[in-house]
Amino acid sequence: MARTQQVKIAARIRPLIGTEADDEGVRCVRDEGGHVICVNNPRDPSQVFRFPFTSCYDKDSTQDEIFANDVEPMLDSVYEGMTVTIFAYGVTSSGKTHTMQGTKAEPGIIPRTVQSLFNRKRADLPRNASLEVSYMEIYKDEVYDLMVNRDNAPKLPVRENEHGQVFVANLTAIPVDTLEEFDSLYTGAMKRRSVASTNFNRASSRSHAILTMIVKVQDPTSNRTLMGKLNLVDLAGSENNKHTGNDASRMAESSAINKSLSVLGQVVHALNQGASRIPYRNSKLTRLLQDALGGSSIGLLICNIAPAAKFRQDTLNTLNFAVRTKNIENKLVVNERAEPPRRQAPFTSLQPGAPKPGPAPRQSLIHNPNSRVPRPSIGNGAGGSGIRPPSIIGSSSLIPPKVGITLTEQEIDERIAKAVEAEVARRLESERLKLQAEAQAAAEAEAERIRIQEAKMVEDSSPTSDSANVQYDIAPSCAEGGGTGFDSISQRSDHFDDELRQRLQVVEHKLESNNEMRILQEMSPVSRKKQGRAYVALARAQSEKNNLQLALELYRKAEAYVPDNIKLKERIIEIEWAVKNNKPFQPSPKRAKKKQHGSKKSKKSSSSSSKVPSTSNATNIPTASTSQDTIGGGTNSNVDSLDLNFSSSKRSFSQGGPADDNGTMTPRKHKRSKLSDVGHRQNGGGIEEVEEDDEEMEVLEELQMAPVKHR
Ligand SMILES: Nc1ncnc2c1ncn2[C@@H]1O[C@H](COP(=O)(O)OP(=O)(O)OP(=O)(O)O)[C@@H](O)[C@H]1O
Repeated sequence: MARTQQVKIAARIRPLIGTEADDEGVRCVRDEGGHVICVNNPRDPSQVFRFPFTSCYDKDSTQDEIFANDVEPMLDSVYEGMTVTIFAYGVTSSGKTHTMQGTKAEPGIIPRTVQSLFNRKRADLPRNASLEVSYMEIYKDEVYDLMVNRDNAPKLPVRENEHGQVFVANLTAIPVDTLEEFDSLYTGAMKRRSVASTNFNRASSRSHAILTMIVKVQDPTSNRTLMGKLNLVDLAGSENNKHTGNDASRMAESSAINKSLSVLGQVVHALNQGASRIPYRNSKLTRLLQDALGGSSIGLLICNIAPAAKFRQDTLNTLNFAVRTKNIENKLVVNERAEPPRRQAPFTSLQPGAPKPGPAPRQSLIHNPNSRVPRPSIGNGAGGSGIRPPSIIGSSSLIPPKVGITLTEQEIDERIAKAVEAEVARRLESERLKLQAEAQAAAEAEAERIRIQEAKMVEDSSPTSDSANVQYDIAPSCAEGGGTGFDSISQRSDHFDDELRQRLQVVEHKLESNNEMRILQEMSPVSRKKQGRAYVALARAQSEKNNLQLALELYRKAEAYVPDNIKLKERIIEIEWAVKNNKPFQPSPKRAKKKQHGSKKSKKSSSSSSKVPSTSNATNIPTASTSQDTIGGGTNSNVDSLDLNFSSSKRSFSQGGPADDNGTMTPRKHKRSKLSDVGHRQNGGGIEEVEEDDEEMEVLEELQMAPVKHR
């Protein structure tokens, strides 16, 4: 049976750079439970969030430490035929490239790993290991081969064969025999990666880069070939375009980066929800990382953290993502064949006993003059160093051999895409029907059981008997005063036995998550925002009743629809903290609605207001204002004050009344009240209401959905 293993998480804090000030708001500590990263709440430094991980590295840590502790122990598995994926994640300039690639003076994980693989190869001569390298980047959601000259490099298609294995067609894999050969190839490839200068990083990676080492180990005694793979992924960093100073072209890159990272977040969310449809296909990045997230790969996620205060919210988002990722379990598989090795794509895994791969790539793919197959001399003079010609990675097993019909690459792609879409739709539908049938059968069985029980009770009971007065309670809807509209079967009766109730809950949960994920995929960005707001309003209603667990669930649901809403993430972290520490939580008062004043507030002033730091709303906050407080608050009220068409969840809030009945709430100033009275105007001693659609505009800005590209 396949061994399962959770994705390992390491966190690394980089040193402060340039003029960054140290407020010691991010620390790496060790307690009896292990390593913990502690982060001060940016809006209330007295509140500390703790994130436990497998390993944490502070700003003084060395490249060697992280390699020796976390990476090297995984390399044995590659030689045992497994797939290992290591990826660096974090906001722009947090040190991902430094960790993965490093510098000449401080080489990072990639050079150290390759060196170690060669050392093992030498030490394992009897088993005749061979190494191949491929290197690609995903730039604006297109895959490019970094091993070939970029001038006329085509976009490479991502395909899936009939075994569900994802691969990049026509990607070159170059056999390497020595470290020098690798260095030569890698140096050339690195220069081809898309890099540009931004406000935060002089050499900011504008693409996700994936270096794959394929290790084939032939065991002459057993006549088996083990196919290990190591994927080293340097992700591009998430960026807040308000701060990066990006021009139009950088913005386009940035939106592609943010979108793919947002899909990565959705994939992790869906895996955690146990959804039966995981949105891997929504970006090339997640398609290619499929094996590492919920697949058959051993995974290590390195969270890179920039310690300066200006990155504090990004740090919390990164760590929050990491906490969710560590719950993902992969089913490890040894990739082996009982025949001489053939080329295999990165990110694919051959299941033991799986049918043999399809026919070898067609001649036209290998010799296509347009496919930029490097000659032995490619790679910055690598040919001169005796590097063998590369192989083309990719399986054409989906393509039936055709006699007498010539199809163009595009036609082949279209046919494959259609076939795959149809297959996916078919599988989804059959899964949906299966789940529906399971739920129905369970409900019918339960109804029958209750009917028999009732009949028996009627039979057995006297008119005064207690059992004759049994009532079947209908559990209240999940979110009172709004409700999600989902009264689960298992909630509807108290008379299910525990086992059946549990099974029903699992089935219902699957159905619900599956439906939600599917609905989410089909929604327009505007509808997603609306749905997100609806959940936020329900969540707020629950948090006001101190149903924090339920509020948390609803906020998390909202997050699936607006995964990039930073304020929402903050709210989730705060409530998680309150739930975990059994503390009360008091949401901030809703912001006063605004009344029209002839001219609308300019968009500029609206967006500048959203840059203003916000205050905390935790109940244990001292009432003295911090410097941030005096600038303005509103983050939380912004999250919660989304106007909804849910009459049941609409509530009236006292205008500008910041303190609650118990006086525990920090006096807060809505940010716009400080912005030269842009939003609130004094009128006869009171704050006037301003036009609502103006607020709606601000809310839309604040929801900050990553722009969705329509192709
Ligand atoms: N551990 C470290 N020690 C010393 N310098 C570091 C460390 N981590 C990062 N740096 C420096 O910080 C700067 C930003 O790092 P890097 O380019 O690796 O960030 P990144 O996360 O890859 O950014 P982007 O997403 O924009 O590509 C670089 O100048 C790098 O040399």
